[in-house]
Amino acid sequence: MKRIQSVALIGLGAIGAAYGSKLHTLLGDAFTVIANKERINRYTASGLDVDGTMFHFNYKTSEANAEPADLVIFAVKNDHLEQALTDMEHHIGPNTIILSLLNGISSEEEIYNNTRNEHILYSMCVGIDAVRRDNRIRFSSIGKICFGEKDQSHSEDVLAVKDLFERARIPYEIPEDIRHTIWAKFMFNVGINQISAVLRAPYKYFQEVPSLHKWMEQAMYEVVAISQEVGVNLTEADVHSYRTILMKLSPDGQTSMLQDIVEERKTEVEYFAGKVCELGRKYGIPTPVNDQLYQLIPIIEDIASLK
Ligand SMILES: NC(=O)C1=CN([C@@H]2O[C@H](COP(=O)(O)OP(=O)(O)OC[C@H]3O[C@@H](n4cnc5c(N)ncnc54)[C@H](OP(=O)(O)O)[C@@H]3O)[C@@H](O)[C@H]2O)C=CC1
Ligand SMILES: CC(C)(CO)C(=O)C(=O)O
Repeated sequence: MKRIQSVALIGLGAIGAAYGSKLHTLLGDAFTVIANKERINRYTASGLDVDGTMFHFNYKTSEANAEPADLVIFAVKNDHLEQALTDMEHHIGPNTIILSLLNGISSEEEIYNNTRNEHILYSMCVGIDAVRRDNRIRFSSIGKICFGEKDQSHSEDVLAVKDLFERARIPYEIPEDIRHTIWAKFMFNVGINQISAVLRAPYKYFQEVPSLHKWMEQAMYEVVAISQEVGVNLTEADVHSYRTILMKLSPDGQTSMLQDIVEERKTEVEYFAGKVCELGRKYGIPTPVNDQLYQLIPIIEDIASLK
């Protein structure tokens, strides 16, 4: 069996730092964070406080003439993926396994189109409610990373990542149909991330206010309808399964999109409502809730950029 000895990660934010801290504990300096000089200076000056423990990772710039890593992990926001791919060029070799922890349904394809690497596994993380403020990362649950091959095989790459996650004590799942799993998560993000961003609502309001919960599920059902057309076939059961996940998230926690709004960063709306509206038009499926969200969230971003 392939044994993963070195991992390079790009995107030391809420998600990257949460899972990166586990990989650093296992691998030490064989776990590398790739970043430009400005970011490295920032990380080196203050360290990363992950759940109360201070971490100093092994940092490398993208210019470094590095040996390709056994595993590369992308944990940036969707808008930063293109730059991250350029920065990771030297770290990806013909045998490097790639995982993308980005939300949405497009990052694996974007990575494949850029790298032509045949070792990309499909993946996402769920149940983690990570919040980043400056150099502090907090989460009530680390959730789990779901991953697998598109053809559902338990390939050598899948088994190598499974072995790594067991050694690093990273909770994981290898679902039967990873495409279905990724779409179900997309469905949840389309509902909760976007509506939390519009209302600046932490998880507790979704847990406690039935009318808000209903609006979230209306946005999610538009993804269910589209999924029937593309052959993913999400159902009401998938919508309901996310109720359990929602109830376990920290009441005061914020979705990654709400964190972007609070910090006045660009959001991932293009990859959520933008994608839903695009596919809705393509398949002739009405998407009224996402049409509104796709107008509202960019307006919120525009207003923030005036300050
Ligand atoms: N937060 C959560 O609970 C969850 C988030 N997700 C998804 O995971 C992905 C990441 O989200 P999250 O961790 O919250 O986002 P963050 O904004 O917290 O982290 C992204 C990090 O990437 C860094 N970055 C961007 N471009 C580069 C680059 N070229 N080189 C090095 N570093 C770079 C950013 O640095 P800088 O700040 O300096 O620009 C930032 O630290 C998103 O797709 C999100 O939807 C999925 C599940 C849960
Ligand atoms: C809603 C949540 C926390 C689910 O894991 C998420 O994916 C995000 O904040 O982007």
